[in-house]
Amino acid sequence: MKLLEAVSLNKRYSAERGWFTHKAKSVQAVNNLSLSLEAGESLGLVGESGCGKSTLARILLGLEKPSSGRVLYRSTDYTDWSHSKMRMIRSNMQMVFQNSLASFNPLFTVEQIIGEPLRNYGAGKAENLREVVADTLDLVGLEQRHIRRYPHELSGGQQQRVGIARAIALRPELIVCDEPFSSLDVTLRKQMMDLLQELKHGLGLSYVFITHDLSVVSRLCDSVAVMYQGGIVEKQSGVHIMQQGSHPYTRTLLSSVPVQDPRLRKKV
Ligand SMILES: Nc1ncnc2c1ncn2[C@@H]1O[C@H](COP(=O)(O)OP(=O)(O)OP(=O)(O)O)[C@@H](O)[C@H]1O
Repeated sequence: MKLLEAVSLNKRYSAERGWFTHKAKSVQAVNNLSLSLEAGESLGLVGESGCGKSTLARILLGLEKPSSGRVLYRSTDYTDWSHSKMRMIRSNMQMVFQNSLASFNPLFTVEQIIGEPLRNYGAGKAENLREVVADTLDLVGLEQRHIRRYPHELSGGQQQRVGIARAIALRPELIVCDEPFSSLDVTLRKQMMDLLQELKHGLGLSYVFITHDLSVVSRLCDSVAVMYQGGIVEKQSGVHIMQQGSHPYTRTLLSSVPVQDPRLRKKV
Protein backbone atom coordinates (compact mmCIF):
# COMPACT_ATOMS: atom_id res chain seq x y z
CA MET A 1 0.00 0.00 0.00
CA LYS A 2 1.42 3.36 -0.99
CA LEU A 3 1.45 5.69 1.99
CA LEU A 4 2.65 8.77 0.16
CA GLU A 5 2.94 9.68 -3.51
CA ALA A 6 4.28 12.72 -5.27
CA VAL A 7 3.47 12.93 -8.98
CA SER A 8 5.29 15.29 -11.38
CA LEU A 9 5.82 17.98 -8.76
CA ASN A 10 7.11 21.39 -9.76
CA LYS A 11 7.75 24.36 -7.53
CA ARG A 12 8.86 27.66 -8.97
CA TYR A 13 9.52 30.65 -6.75
CA SER A 14 9.36 34.02 -8.39
CA ALA A 15 11.82 36.51 -6.96
CA GLU A 16 12.17 40.29 -7.09
CA ARG A 17 13.61 41.95 -10.14
CA GLY A 18 17.39 41.70 -10.33
CA TRP A 19 19.38 44.87 -9.62
CA PHE A 20 21.40 44.64 -12.81
CA THR A 21 19.25 42.78 -15.30
CA HIS A 22 15.86 44.38 -14.43
CA LYS A 23 14.42 41.00 -15.34
CA ALA A 24 12.20 39.01 -13.01
CA LYS A 25 14.24 36.04 -11.82
CA SER A 26 12.73 32.82 -10.66
CA VAL A 27 14.00 29.62 -9.09
CA GLN A 28 12.82 26.15 -10.04
CA ALA A 29 13.21 24.57 -6.59
CA VAL A 30 11.47 21.28 -7.47
CA ASN A 31 11.57 20.05 -11.04
CA ASN A 32 9.18 17.40 -12.36
CA LEU A 33 9.73 15.18 -9.34
CA SER A 34 7.86 11.94 -8.65
CA LEU A 35 8.34 9.58 -5.72
CA SER A 36 6.42 7.14 -3.60
CA LEU A 37 6.75 5.69 -0.14
CA GLU A 38 5.28 2.38 1.00
CA ALA A 39 3.80 2.02 4.48
CA GLY A 40 6.64 1.09 6.85
CA GLU A 41 9.36 2.25 4.43
CA SER A 42 12.16 4.66 5.27
CA LEU A 43 13.31 6.86 2.40
CA GLY A 44 16.52 8.87 2.49
CA LEU A 45 16.58 12.03 0.39
CA VAL A 46 20.11 13.16 -0.24
CA GLY A 47 21.45 16.11 -2.20
CA GLU A 48 23.55 19.24 -2.08
CA SER A 49 22.47 22.47 -0.44
CA GLY A 50 19.84 24.30 -2.48
CA CYS A 51 18.72 21.28 -4.54
CA GLY A 52 15.16 21.58 -3.20
CA LYS A 53 15.01 19.05 -0.35
CA SER A 54 13.31 21.29 2.21
CA THR A 55 10.90 22.67 -0.37
CA LEU A 56 9.90 19.11 -1.24
CA ALA A 57 9.46 18.28 2.47
CA ARG A 58 7.16 21.28 2.96
CA ILE A 59 5.08 20.25 -0.07
CA LEU A 60 4.81 16.65 1.17
CA LEU A 61 3.60 17.92 4.54
CA GLY A 62 1.06 20.23 2.90
CA LEU A 63 2.82 23.30 4.33
CA GLU A 64 3.37 24.68 0.85
CA LYS A 65 1.53 24.23 -2.46
CA PRO A 66 3.36 22.99 -5.56
CA SER A 67 3.17 25.09 -8.75
CA SER A 68 1.99 21.91 -10.48
CA GLY A 69 1.77 18.18 -9.79
CA ARG A 70 -0.08 16.20 -7.15
CA VAL A 71 0.54 14.82 -3.65
CA LEU A 72 -1.45 11.87 -2.35
CA TYR A 73 -1.73 10.30 1.09
CA ARG A 74 -3.11 6.74 1.03
CA SER A 75 -4.42 7.50 -2.49
CA THR A 76 -6.25 10.66 -1.32
CA ASP A 77 -5.20 13.72 -3.27
CA TYR A 78 -4.54 16.55 -0.76
CA THR A 79 -2.71 18.92 -3.11
CA ASP A 80 -5.34 21.65 -2.94
CA TRP A 81 -6.52 21.13 0.61
CA SER A 82 -6.82 24.17 2.84
CA HIS A 83 -4.84 24.48 6.06
CA SER A 84 -7.90 23.49 8.10
CA LYS A 85 -8.72 20.50 5.89
CA MET A 86 -5.10 19.34 6.19
CA ARG A 87 -5.82 18.70 9.89
CA MET A 88 -7.61 15.55 8.77
CA ILE A 89 -4.31 13.94 7.83
CA ARG A 90 -1.77 16.18 9.60
CA SER A 91 -1.92 14.09 12.78
CA ASN A 92 -0.57 11.22 10.67
CA MET A 93 2.30 13.25 9.19
CA GLN A 94 4.70 15.04 11.51
CA MET A 95 8.07 16.73 11.15
CA VAL A 96 11.39 16.74 12.99
CA PHE A 97 13.41 19.90 12.43
CA GLN A 98 17.14 20.44 12.03
CA ASN A 99 17.22 22.73 15.02
CA SER A 100 14.59 21.51 17.45
CA LEU A 101 15.48 24.19 20.01
CA ALA A 102 14.44 26.95 17.59
CA SER A 103 11.11 25.21 17.02
CA PHE A 104 10.26 24.97 20.74
CA ASN A 105 8.41 27.59 22.76
CA PRO A 106 11.15 28.54 25.29
CA LEU A 107 8.50 29.08 27.98
CA PHE A 108 7.20 25.53 27.67
CA THR A 109 8.46 22.59 29.73
CA VAL A 110 9.29 19.29 28.02
CA GLU A 111 5.89 18.02 29.12
CA GLN A 112 4.12 20.96 27.48
CA ILE A 113 6.19 20.67 24.29
CA ILE A 114 5.44 16.97 23.82
CA GLY A 115 1.81 17.47 24.91
CA GLU A 116 1.19 20.36 22.49
CA PRO A 117 0.23 18.27 19.42
CA LEU A 118 -1.95 16.09 21.66
CA ARG A 119 -3.81 19.18 22.91
CA ASN A 120 -4.01 20.67 19.39
CA TYR A 121 -5.62 17.55 18.01
CA GLY A 122 -7.79 16.95 21.06
CA ALA A 123 -6.18 13.58 21.62
CA GLY A 124 -7.29 12.45 25.06
CA LYS A 125 -8.08 14.01 28.39
CA ALA A 126 -5.60 15.72 30.70
CA GLU A 127 -4.75 12.64 32.81
CA ASN A 128 -4.43 10.49 29.71
CA LEU A 129 -2.27 13.17 28.13
CA ARG A 130 0.23 12.98 30.99
CA GLU A 131 0.44 9.23 30.52
CA VAL A 132 1.05 9.52 26.76
CA VAL A 133 3.77 12.12 27.35
CA ALA A 134 5.46 9.83 29.90
CA ASP A 135 5.28 6.84 27.51
CA THR A 136 6.66 8.98 24.67
CA LEU A 137 9.59 10.10 26.83
CA ASP A 138 10.37 6.43 27.43
CA LEU A 139 10.18 5.68 23.73
CA VAL A 140 12.81 8.29 22.88
CA GLY A 141 15.09 7.25 25.74
CA LEU A 142 14.63 10.30 27.99
CA GLU A 143 14.27 9.93 31.73
CA GLN A 144 11.04 11.02 33.41
CA ARG A 145 12.93 13.60 35.47
CA HIS A 146 13.37 15.64 32.27
CA ILE A 147 9.65 16.29 32.06
CA ARG A 148 9.77 19.53 34.09
CA ARG A 149 12.82 20.94 32.34
CA TYR A 150 12.83 23.84 29.89
CA PRO A 151 14.45 23.45 26.44
CA HIS A 152 17.58 25.48 27.37
CA GLU A 153 18.18 23.10 30.29
CA LEU A 154 18.73 20.17 27.90
CA SER A 155 21.78 19.08 25.91
CA GLY A 156 21.67 19.18 22.08
CA GLY A 157 21.04 15.43 21.92
CA GLN A 158 18.25 15.65 24.50
CA GLN A 159 16.67 18.53 22.57
CA GLN A 160 16.59 16.44 19.39
CA ARG A 161 15.05 13.56 21.37
CA VAL A 162 12.32 15.94 22.56
CA GLY A 163 11.85 17.04 18.91
CA ILE A 164 11.36 13.39 17.93
CA ALA A 165 9.08 12.82 20.94
CA ARG A 166 6.87 15.74 19.90
CA ALA A 167 6.70 14.34 16.34
CA ILE A 168 5.65 10.86 17.50
CA ALA A 169 3.33 11.96 20.34
CA LEU A 170 0.26 11.48 18.12
CA ARG A 171 1.67 8.14 16.91
CA PRO A 172 1.73 9.30 13.28
CA GLU A 173 2.30 6.93 10.37
CA LEU A 174 4.93 9.16 8.79
CA ILE A 175 7.58 11.58 9.99
CA VAL A 176 9.65 13.82 7.78
CA CYS A 177 13.06 14.58 9.29
CA ASP A 178 14.86 17.56 7.76
CA GLU A 179 18.59 17.27 8.62
CA PRO A 180 17.67 16.32 12.19
CA PHE A 181 21.11 15.29 13.39
CA SER A 182 23.45 17.57 11.49
CA SER A 183 24.32 19.64 14.57
CA LEU A 184 25.17 16.57 16.67
CA ASP A 185 28.54 14.88 17.12
CA VAL A 186 29.25 11.46 15.62
CA THR A 187 28.36 9.45 18.74
CA LEU A 188 25.06 11.23 19.28
CA ARG A 189 24.24 10.94 15.60
CA LYS A 190 24.71 7.17 15.82
CA GLN A 191 22.45 7.04 18.90
CA MET A 192 19.75 9.01 17.10
CA MET A 193 19.97 6.78 14.03
CA ASP A 194 19.52 3.74 16.29
CA LEU A 195 16.55 5.47 17.92
CA LEU A 196 14.86 6.09 14.56
CA GLN A 197 15.35 2.43 13.62
CA GLU A 198 13.82 1.33 16.94
CA LEU A 199 10.82 3.60 16.40
CA LYS A 200 10.40 2.35 12.84
CA HIS A 201 10.24 -1.24 14.02
CA GLY A 202 8.44 -0.58 17.32
CA LEU A 203 5.75 1.78 16.04
CA GLY A 204 5.69 0.72 12.37
CA LEU A 205 6.72 4.26 11.50
CA SER A 206 7.56 5.35 7.95
CA TYR A 207 9.91 8.22 7.47
CA VAL A 208 11.52 10.50 4.94
CA PHE A 209 15.01 11.45 6.09
CA ILE A 210 16.59 14.50 4.44
CA THR A 211 20.33 15.00 4.57
CA HIS A 212 23.49 16.01 2.72
CA ASP A 213 25.18 12.87 3.97
CA LEU A 214 24.91 9.82 1.73
CA SER A 215 26.66 7.53 4.22
CA VAL A 216 24.01 8.27 6.90
CA VAL A 217 20.99 7.44 4.73
CA SER A 218 22.61 4.42 3.11
CA ARG A 219 22.88 2.84 6.57
CA LEU A 220 19.61 4.13 7.94
CA CYS A 221 17.10 3.89 5.10
CA ASP A 222 15.44 1.13 3.09
CA SER A 223 15.81 3.24 -0.05
CA VAL A 224 17.75 6.33 -1.00
CA ALA A 225 16.73 8.95 -3.57
CA VAL A 226 19.46 11.25 -4.85
CA MET A 227 18.22 14.76 -5.58
CA TYR A 228 19.92 17.13 -7.97
CA GLN A 229 18.66 20.51 -9.18
CA GLY A 230 15.11 19.89 -8.02
CA GLY A 231 14.69 16.37 -9.44
CA ILE A 232 15.46 12.81 -8.40
CA VAL A 233 18.27 11.46 -10.54
CA GLU A 234 18.54 8.02 -8.98
CA LYS A 235 16.75 5.83 -6.42
CA GLN A 236 18.20 2.61 -5.06
CA SER A 237 18.06 0.53 -1.91
CA GLY A 238 20.16 1.90 0.94
CA VAL A 239 22.42 -1.15 0.68
CA HIS A 240 23.04 -0.83 -3.06
CA ILE A 241 23.48 2.90 -3.48
CA MET A 242 27.01 2.84 -2.00
CA GLN A 243 28.18 0.14 -4.43
CA GLN A 244 25.98 0.64 -7.47
CA GLY A 245 25.13 4.34 -7.49
CA SER A 246 25.70 5.18 -11.14
CA HIS A 247 24.49 8.72 -11.84
CA PRO A 248 27.48 11.10 -12.16
CA TYR A 249 26.16 13.24 -9.30
CA THR A 250 25.71 10.16 -7.06
CA ARG A 251 29.30 9.22 -7.85
CA THR A 252 30.45 12.68 -6.84
CA LEU A 253 28.63 12.25 -3.52
CA LEU A 254 30.17 8.79 -3.11
CA SER A 255 33.65 10.16 -3.63
CA SER A 256 33.18 12.45 -0.64
CA VAL A 257 32.12 9.65 1.74
CA PRO A 258 35.08 8.84 4.02
CA VAL A 259 36.18 5.19 3.81
CA GLN A 260 38.22 3.90 6.75
CA ASP A 261 40.27 1.41 4.74
CA PRO A 262 41.66 3.14 1.60
CA ARG A 263 41.91 -0.23 -0.18
CA LEU A 264 38.08 -0.43 -0.02
CA ARG A 265 37.65 2.99 -1.60
CA LYS A 266 35.64 2.70 -4.79
CA LYS A 267 37.11 4.42 -7.84
CA VAL A 268 34.74 7.13 -9.03
N1 LIG B 1 10.31 30.89 -0.04
C1 LIG B 1 11.22 30.92 -1.01
N2 LIG B 1 11.26 31.96 -1.88
C2 LIG B 1 12.15 31.98 -2.89
N3 LIG B 1 13.09 31.03 -3.11
C3 LIG B 1 13.11 29.98 -2.27
C4 LIG B 1 12.19 29.88 -1.17
N4 LIG B 1 12.47 28.72 -0.50
C5 LIG B 1 13.51 28.13 -1.15
N5 LIG B 1 13.89 28.89 -2.21
C6 LIG B 1 14.96 28.58 -3.17
O1 LIG B 1 14.67 27.28 -3.70
C7 LIG B 1 15.87 26.52 -3.85
C8 LIG B 1 15.78 25.24 -3.03
O2 LIG B 1 15.79 25.57 -1.64
P1 LIG B 1 15.63 24.46 -0.49
O3 LIG B 1 15.68 25.15 0.82
O4 LIG B 1 14.45 23.62 -0.79
O5 LIG B 1 16.97 23.59 -0.72
P2 LIG B 1 17.66 22.50 0.22
O6 LIG B 1 18.11 21.41 -0.68
O7 LIG B 1 16.73 22.13 1.33
O8 LIG B 1 18.91 23.30 0.78
P3 LIG B 1 19.68 23.13 2.21
O9 LIG B 1 20.24 21.74 2.21
O10 LIG B 1 20.73 24.19 2.14
O11 LIG B 1 18.67 23.37 3.29
C9 LIG B 1 17.02 27.44 -3.39
O12 LIG B 1 17.56 28.06 -4.53
C10 LIG B 1 16.31 28.47 -2.51
O13 LIG B 1 16.99 29.70 -2.51
